Formats: sequence, structure tokens, C-alpha cells
Amino acid sequence: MNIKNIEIYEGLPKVVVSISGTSFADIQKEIVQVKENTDALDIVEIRSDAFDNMSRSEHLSLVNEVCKELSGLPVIYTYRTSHEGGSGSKSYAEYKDLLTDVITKCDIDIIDIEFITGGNVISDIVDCAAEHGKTVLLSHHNFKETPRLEEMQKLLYKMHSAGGEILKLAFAPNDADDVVNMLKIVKIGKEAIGNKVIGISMGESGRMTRLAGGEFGSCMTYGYITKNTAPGQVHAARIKDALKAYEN
Ligand SMILES: O=C1C[C@@](O)(C(=O)O)C[C@@H](O)[C@@H]1O
Repeated sequence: MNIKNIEIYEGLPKVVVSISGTSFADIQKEIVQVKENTDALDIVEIRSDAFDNMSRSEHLSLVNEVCKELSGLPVIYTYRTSHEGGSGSKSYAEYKDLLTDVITKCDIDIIDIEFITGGNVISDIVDCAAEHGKTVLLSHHNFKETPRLEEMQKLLYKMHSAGGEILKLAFAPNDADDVVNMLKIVKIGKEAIGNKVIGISMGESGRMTRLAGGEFGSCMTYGYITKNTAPGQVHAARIKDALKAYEN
């Protein structure tokens, strides 16, 4: 899948950095940082839960401003709810309303939809994204623990059947086995459905999934330029550097 000249499923995993400022001024600064560090990243994620207190029209125009300023880069739109480690507090109905508004009115490329938290509204959002040519990234996070391997496998297949083009699992590991299982589930996913999976073990002990996950089939890895949006993230330039070891 090619988005803005980036082959998402081929070669090294693509480095995603988040824009997570809470104000227009903060986000302007982040845009400058992204522009100055384009060698260290491939994709930008807008973490819109950070500016949840803006009006809808300010929200949509800020998203479009980022898309315009960074028009050469694929843009993922993410509204991360408090159920999955973010600061968003919208109800299911409000979540659906926001995401469908963004899909229909903004120039984003990929929409991150929370598979579990989205509940029964996700199929409507998935259909809306398909209608408007946006790529669906279904995600699920747990900041406390990593489910058993069989559970993760079932979850991944359900996410795939629900219309996820890219599937992301981000779980906190409690021991080294959890990290190994995360790499295993990425490999299982790759064998079953291709390089469409992103597997992240959050926290310091899971860092290797961010650096070496591509060897097992992770198609993207999340890092930071200005400030991290999850535990265990590594600076994007350091990720790019580490990935050189896997270049053919
Ligand atoms: O889902 C993810 C992954 C992430 O939680 C991480 O662990 O790097 C960071 C988030 O910004 C992003 O939406």
C-alpha cells in the first residue's frame, strides 16, 4: 500500500512521530520540528485528544492546517480515549461523530479507530472511512498487562474481519515473556495476513519491539521528536539509526 510515496508494508518499518500539542501555538512549533527532522521520520500522527477542549470547527481546521503544512507526509489521525491511555473523554456517540466529521472534512490519510472502546460504532466509522478513501488502522491498548498469546491472536483476527487494514496492538509487558509474545503475535499476524500488524510492548522493557519489531513483521514503529506519547518511546532519530542495522 502506497501512501504519499511511502510503501507502508515494504522494507524497514515506518517511523511514526506524534504531534500532541494542546494549543495552536504548540502545534506550530511541533510542525517546525517535524520539518527540521524529516530524515528521522516517515509518518506523522495527530493526537487530537490533546486539544479536546477546542470547538469542533477549531479542531477540524487545526487538523487541516497540520495536513497542509506537512502535505508531503502521510498523516494518521488519532483521538485516544482515556480508556486506552489518552486524554479523550468522549462517549461512543461523540467519538463516532468526531471521527466521521474528520474523515469527511479533513485531508488525513489514515484513521486510528479504537477497536474495543469504539464498541458497536466502529463498523459505521470503518464504512465511512472506506467511502472516503481513508485507510483504517484498528488499534487496541492496555497499559496494565499483555493478554495471553491465544487471546491476542483471536483479537487480531477479529480486528482484521472488522475491516482493519492496519492492526495495532500496544500492551504493557509484565515480564520478558510478554515481550516475546508480542513479537510472536506480530510474526503470526504477518504469516496470516501480511505485514499489516504493529506490535508494541510499552515501557522500557518493551523497547526492543520498537527497534527490532520490523524483523518480525511490524510495519510501523512509534517514536518522538518533541515529547513522547507513550512509555518506552525512543527518539525517532535513534530508531532510524538502529534500523540501519537491518538494511539490506
Ligand atoms: O497507539 C499508539 C502507539 C503509542 O501508544 C506507543 O506506544 O507508541 C503512541 C500513541 O501515540 C499511538 O497512538
